[in-house]
Amino acid sequence: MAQPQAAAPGESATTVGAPRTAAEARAAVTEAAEQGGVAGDTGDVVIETRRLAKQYRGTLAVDGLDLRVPRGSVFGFLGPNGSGKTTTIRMLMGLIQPTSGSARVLGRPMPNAARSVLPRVGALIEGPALYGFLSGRHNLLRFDAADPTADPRTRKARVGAALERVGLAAAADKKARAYSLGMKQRLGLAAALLQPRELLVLDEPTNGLDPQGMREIRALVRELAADGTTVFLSSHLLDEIEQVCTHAAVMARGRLIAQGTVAELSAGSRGRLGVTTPDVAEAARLLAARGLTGLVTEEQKVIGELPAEPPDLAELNAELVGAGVRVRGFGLERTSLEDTFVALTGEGFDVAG
Ligand SMILES: Nc1ncnc2c1ncn2[C@@H]1O[C@H](COP(=O)(O)OP(=O)(O)OP(=O)(O)O)[C@@H](O)[C@H]1O
Repeated sequence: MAQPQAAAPGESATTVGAPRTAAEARAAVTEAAEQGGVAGDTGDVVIETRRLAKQYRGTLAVDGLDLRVPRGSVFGFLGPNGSGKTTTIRMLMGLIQPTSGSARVLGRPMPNAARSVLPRVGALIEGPALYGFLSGRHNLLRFDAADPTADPRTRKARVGAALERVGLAAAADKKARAYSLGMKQRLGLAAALLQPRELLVLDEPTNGLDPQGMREIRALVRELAADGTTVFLSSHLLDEIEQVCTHAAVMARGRLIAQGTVAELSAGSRGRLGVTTPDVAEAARLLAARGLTGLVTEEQKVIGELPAEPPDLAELNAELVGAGVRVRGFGLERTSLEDTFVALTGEGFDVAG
């Protein structure tokens, strides 16, 4: 987890990136034109990369990435394990040097501007680094004390507010080692939220959590986004991206294969409906009559692609039952984003990861 970092001398977190003189402003505009329209703080793109690449010995982990993350989005960085997500995030946060290409975060080049950019970014990468023997509250007090820009007089209040924010106020005085994985993740998020942030970068924030823990983190991400924070989150879970994100980029084997709004990415593929029943023939007949295509009939199941204007699924289910079909299971087999992924890569998506 990236800890709060000091702003460069003479720069405060709020003024970083803003041109101070007319000459600087002109330079910023020229630079922005060269960089595709990202002008310091005023840009509507918070992360932009140009042919970003990272080569490890023998492995091209990230291969020519052109990423654009709009301000105010909840941006899902989607890809199977090993597709290059963590490597990209580490380059964006200035933790490792790219082999080639460039990255700008909040309008500033990384890793060169890391000292001025990172205080404006909250990051949770590869799980929070916590002291198990300290309480949640004392962990946060330590994080806050490590930030030279944080006023010690308001520390307690800041920590209290962050604990409240992530729903850990009641458990604040328990030792962190007694926390569930979900609570640890929330404590990590609280640490990232000690200061107001323009951008939150979360690497697989729900990894390893049980369904309840996942729901809590997703709800928190939605709340933060509703407050205007841009959230960039990586995940190998398609349904997570569909549930939480407004935008997404899809990675496969180090390459970006698509990016855009989730609606755009899902368009053109409509998802598949599966009906589990012993009455497959009758079910298939009725589903065909309701516009489903590509029907595949198994011993106890019928699967078909929904039409562009899908019928109301509850009504369709009632209709099947009304026609005497013994429906034992009814639901979407895979998400439309998954269909898109399969269409783009010709590969299945390992949702279990
Ligand atoms: N430090 C490293 N040295 C050598 N190879 C690495 C290193 N870090 C990552 N890789 C390789 O780069 C590729 C991309 O890994 P990366 O961790 O970025 O993927 P990921 O999409 O984040 O997957 P995961 O969710 O499993 O972390 C993989 O083949 C991985 O083995």
